[in-house]
Amino acid sequence: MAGFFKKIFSFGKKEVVEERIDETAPLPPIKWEALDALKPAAEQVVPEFLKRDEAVPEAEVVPAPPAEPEIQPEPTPIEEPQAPEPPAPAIPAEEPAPPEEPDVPAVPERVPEPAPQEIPVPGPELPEIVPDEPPEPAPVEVPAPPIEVPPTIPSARPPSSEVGAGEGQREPAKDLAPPAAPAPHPPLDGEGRRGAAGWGDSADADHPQPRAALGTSPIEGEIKRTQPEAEPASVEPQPIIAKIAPEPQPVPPPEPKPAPGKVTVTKKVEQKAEQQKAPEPAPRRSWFQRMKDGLARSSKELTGNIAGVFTKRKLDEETLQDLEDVLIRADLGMETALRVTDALASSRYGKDVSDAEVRAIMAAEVEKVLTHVAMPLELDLSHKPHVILVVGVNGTGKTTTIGKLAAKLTDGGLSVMLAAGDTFRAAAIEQLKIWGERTKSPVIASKIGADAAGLAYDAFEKAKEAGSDVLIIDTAGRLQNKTELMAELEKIVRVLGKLDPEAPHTVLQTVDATTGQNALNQVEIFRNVAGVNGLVMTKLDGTARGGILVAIAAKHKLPVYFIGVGEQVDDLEPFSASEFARAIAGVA
Ligand SMILES: Nc1nc2c(ncn2[C@@H]2O[C@H](COP(=O)(O)OP(=O)(O)OP(=O)(O)O)[C@@H](O)[C@H]2O)c(=O)[nH]1
Repeated sequence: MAGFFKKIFSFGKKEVVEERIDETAPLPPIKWEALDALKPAAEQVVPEFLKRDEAVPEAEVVPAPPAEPEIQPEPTPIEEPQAPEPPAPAIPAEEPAPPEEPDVPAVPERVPEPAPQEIPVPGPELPEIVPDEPPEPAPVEVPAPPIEVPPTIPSARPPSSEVGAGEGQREPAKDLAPPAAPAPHPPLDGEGRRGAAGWGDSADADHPQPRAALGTSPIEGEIKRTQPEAEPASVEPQPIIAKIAPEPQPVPPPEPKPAPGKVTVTKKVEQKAEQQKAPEPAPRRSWFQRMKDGLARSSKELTGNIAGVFTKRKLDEETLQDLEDVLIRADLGMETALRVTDALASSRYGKDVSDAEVRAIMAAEVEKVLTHVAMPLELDLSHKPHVILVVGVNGTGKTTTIGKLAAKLTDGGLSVMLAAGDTFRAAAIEQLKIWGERTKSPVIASKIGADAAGLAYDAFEKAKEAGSDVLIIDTAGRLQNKTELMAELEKIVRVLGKLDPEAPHTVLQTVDATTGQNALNQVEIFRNVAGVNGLVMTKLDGTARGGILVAIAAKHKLPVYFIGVGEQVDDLEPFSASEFARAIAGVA
């Protein structure tokens, strides 16, 4: 009894305490009227509670409408232990105690505690709080989602102050309740409010059955996850809240995570089918346009300088000298520069001259210089094969030019064989093999460091045997050891002549336009050693020194068969004097 009074006192209800104190000996009957007066909403709650306990739990346990859980008042912390309660039928059997039953000490203590700190800790703390009650069943202690909720328990929720708006907002159990007030409490609607008001225990006194049953009986058999509304989990920390989440239907297997990329969000997230857009072929530019683009840098600098000379100026000696300097700096060469200034002076001296007029005259004079060298490559197919020896300084574009040329020939129906005569560089051999695969041309190669002349000879024989139309021989271009290089090239020419006195029938030199004036010397060297009889000007794209081609043409008067304006297979174009002249002069 003393303990009972103490509990009542701690419960904080002064009136009740006084009444109990008077009954020190036999317990007087409880004044229900007074108790009822203390619980304003008790009438509303009790009937529901009774229904739950008595009637068939099935119907009442049916999950409430979705909105119900939110509307319902938050349950007191005491309700948590109720979650594991045994099935409804067992409850009345276990709790035959009279309404006055003072054996329920935990109820008065916990109910009046509105503070979140007093909310009993779920699971493991229950045994300490209510030692006289049987230990909590395992499911209750495990906070994991699988914990089941007794169907008879309404969807009571803890006070809003104790429970966050969402599940994830719940505070940990340690903050919610001290270990001293976990007494089981029947899950009554609106109980949370009553508890806050201090009259929740009176309701329990009227209906002690559920209270006792909840605190003692196991609940495994009754708890169903499919009835989340009945769950008092709101009182519990996060794990319990997870139980409340309605999950009446089996969760379908999760959709496979979309692969990286775009997804479409409609009814669900769907992987957006990657539209394999076939790469649109770039519009084929005309040759002139491509050459013009390639010579843009050369042209831009040249025409800009010309415009700077002839801005509102009459043509006089000074302007002619300035123009001559501009043309020479553009690598056109002294000869071509003088041709242009002479032509301009003869027709426009003393007159106002625009830069456009100057550029037109320049284009005409440059074309005159180039016309003599702009020749198509002719192959004498009476030679089987027609042998083309390709020479030039390393890196000027020999191998690339061979590949481009082989493509043109094979596209034209000719059979081509390639010989990897640059036996000093493995990369050069491999590069030629790649071109051979692309053009379906057999490649004759040897070990690194093998004699280049011997390879050329073998290739020539094989080409003869194969009946190839054209044999193209790559060579090294090491100017570092000029003597050795020259000796090698001379030897190659010599051995080829053993099989055909006229071979090689064409000796092409690749000239890198970016080298500027050095190209003039390179042509001089290879012309003398290897008998160069034709040029391919490479890398005219992206250089401002394209004018060197004019200087080379004017000095050496060697045929220029092709110009290279890119690294792709079709970036090798026959040389056109007119187009080149107009392009470099900036004349449309
Ligand atoms: N932009 C541009 N690059 C080119 C052109 N011709 C060749 N090249 C590039 O120039 C580089 C050298 O070309 P190669 O064909 O290897 O020159 P090579 O004379 O055979 O050089 P070695 O094998 O060292 O003797 C490569 O990266 C080519 O792609 C061209 O017309 N324009």
